[in-house]
Formats: sequence, C-alpha cells, structure tokens
Amino acid sequence: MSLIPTLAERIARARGDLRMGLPMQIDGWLVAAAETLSETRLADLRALGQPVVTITARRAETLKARAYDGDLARVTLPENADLGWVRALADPSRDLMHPMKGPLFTERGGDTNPHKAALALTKSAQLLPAVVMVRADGSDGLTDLSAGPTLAQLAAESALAPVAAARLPLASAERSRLHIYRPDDGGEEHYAVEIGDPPRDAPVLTRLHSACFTGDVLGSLKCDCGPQLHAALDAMGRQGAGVLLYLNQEGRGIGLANKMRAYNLQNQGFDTVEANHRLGFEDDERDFRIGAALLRKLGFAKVRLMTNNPRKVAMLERQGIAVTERVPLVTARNRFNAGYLDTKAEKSGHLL
Ligand SMILES: Nc1nc2c(ncn2[C@@H]2O[C@H](COP(=O)(O)OP(=O)(O)OP(=O)(O)O)[C@@H](O)[C@H]2O)c(=O)[nH]1
Ligand SMILES: [Zn+2]
Repeated sequence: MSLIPTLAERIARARGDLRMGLPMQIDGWLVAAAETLSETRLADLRALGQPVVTITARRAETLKARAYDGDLARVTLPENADLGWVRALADPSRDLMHPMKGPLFTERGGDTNPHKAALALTKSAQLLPAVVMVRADGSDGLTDLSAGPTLAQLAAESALAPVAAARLPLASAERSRLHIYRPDDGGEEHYAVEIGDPPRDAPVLTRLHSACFTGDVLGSLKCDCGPQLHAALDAMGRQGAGVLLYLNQEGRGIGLANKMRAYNLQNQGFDTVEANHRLGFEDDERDFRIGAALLRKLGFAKVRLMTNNPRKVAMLERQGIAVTERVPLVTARNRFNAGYLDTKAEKSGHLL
C-alpha cells in the first residue's frame, strides 16, 4: 500500500519529533533528545521507568564516564537529577565553570542497538548527540522505528533528484547555472553551480564546498570558507568552465547551532577538533558521497579538484570519480583563523 509511510519517511518524521522535543520509540524504548526535552515530559518518562541518558563515547570521555559499549555510554539518571543535570550531561558549555559532579554510573551488557540508532537520529537532526531513554510502551501517536533498519537507512546513500535549474550570472562568471538537487529522505537540498559549458569527457575544474553561513555569507574571519568559495568561483570564471558543488553540511555536518557551541568552546581554548569531540561529535560528520553523486548526475567522471583536504580526494576516488589533479586552494591567514588552519593541517591532514 503506497499510502503507508516508508522507513525513510518515518525517520524524517522522527527527526522532526526529536527537534520539537516530542519523544519517539525504538524497539520498545521511549527516546527523547536531551536538548529539547521539557520538564513535564522528563517527569512523564520517569514515571514509566528508570531512564538512562545515552551519550557518545566522545562526550563520555570528556565527562570521564566509562563507555562500556564502544562508541556510546549509557548513564543512569540519578533519582535527584533534574532537567538541568540532563542538559549539562549533553551540553559542554558549562563543563569548565561548573564541572559535573560524579561519579557517573554507566550501564553494561544488553542490546545497545536502540541507543546507537537514537544517537544516529539526533545527529541527523543536527541536535546534540544525547538522548533520554526509558524502556516502556509509548502511546499510539509516537513515531515507532526499529533500530537495525534505522541504522542501515541512516548510513545509506540518499538518492538525489534534480528539482530545478536556471541561468544565474555571477560576478565571477556571467555564464553560470544553478542546479538544485533534493534528496529522497527529507534531508537538506544541495546545489551545483555550473560555470560555462564544461565538456563532459575532460577533467572539470571542481570545488566541493561545505556550507558555512558564517564564512560564506557573513564574511567571518574565523575560517577560510568565504575566501575559498570566491577564489574557486573566480578561478572557474577565469578558465571559463567549472563546477562548484555547494553541500548543505554546515559546520562539517553538525549544523550551525552546534557549530556556535563549538565556537564557544574554542573561545574557552579548545581547538576545532577538540570542540567537536567535547560536544560528542566526530571531527568531521560530513557525507562526501553526495559530492560524487552530484558529479555523476551532471555527467562528470573526472575532476581537477580544488581542495587542501586529502580526504576529499580519497573519497571521490573511492566513489569512482577520477581526480586527475589536486589544485591547492590556499587563502590568506589572519589572526582569527591561524589557529584553525594550523589545527586542520596538524590534526586533519590538510595540506597547506
Ligand atoms: N564543526 C566546525 N565546523 C567548522 C568550523 N569552522 C568551519 N567549519 C565548517 O567546516 C566546513 C569547511 O568546509 P570545506 O572548506 O568545504 O572543507 P575543508 O575540509 O576545510 O577542505 P578544503 O577543501 O581544503 O577547504 C564548513 O562546513 C564549515 O561550516 C569549526 O570550527 N567547527
Ligand atoms: Zn567556515
């Protein structure tokens, strides 16, 4: 029956639920995002059983909680802990000023897949990866998922469909077109700027750019994104041909709100990688398969890639796109971005 929501559609709903603070269900567990849960709903969850707060091993490491489960830890919610306690477990912004008083008791044994799926969902909803979970039957109205298929679906590549394209003259290249692609899983749309009319059988000058509202739009001095974006478009304009893929993976995939949380941690002295880890994320949560998929859709199999990030080269090659040349994209240093650029070079293997 085609009118019954598919798994991908139910996952998209679950993302919306978690963002609004509405619990959902996974394999007999009620799940709520720590960041959006209300006092009343926490009380209602508590009335149903003993809650655990599941966090990533990255966050557990900062909190010095034992992660018995590999990439996650299940912290028992103490009886006297309130919503503020749950938030503090999830959100590192007050770690230094008000360190959490331990010890934190973490669970071991049992099936951790529902917990894993819950964390993957909050990440894909661009929320802090921390959830309150209670083993209980929910009410009929809640979105209900099974862990295994949910994890598989979240790891799968989403199919992208072209939606619309139009001529768009740019300051750097008057002969340009903007193409919009929409994924089939309710996720973010991604864009391709095609400059000139690049032949499909030759390597095309390409930039794989990840969204950076602060750098691209506001001209932030904290990163190199804005200057890289414009340098890439200018180079394509000068050469008369190129493709700039604009992937809506703000903040290396953690979203703008979490990126601002990361900036606050950076202002406390942590570098860009440490800040992501303290928030519970990996250094880079982006899915670069999207870039390869867009190139294939546009008819390109070979690229001259403008990047300093060897992971982008490796990933495109793995996805069957030949990178015939890496074109460095070095922009000016300033006193606000020097630390960021150094960390990318030292910890993330960026070539300068
Ligand atoms: N989490 C996080 N994201 C950041 C920070 N600074 C910039 N970003 C994001 O990092 C991404 C940078 O993307 P790119 O410039 O495409 O990629 P790159 O890995 O730096 O590689 P290049 O191709 O060499 O530029 C964007 O999504 C920015 O929003 C930060 O301090 N923390
Ligand atoms: Zn940036």
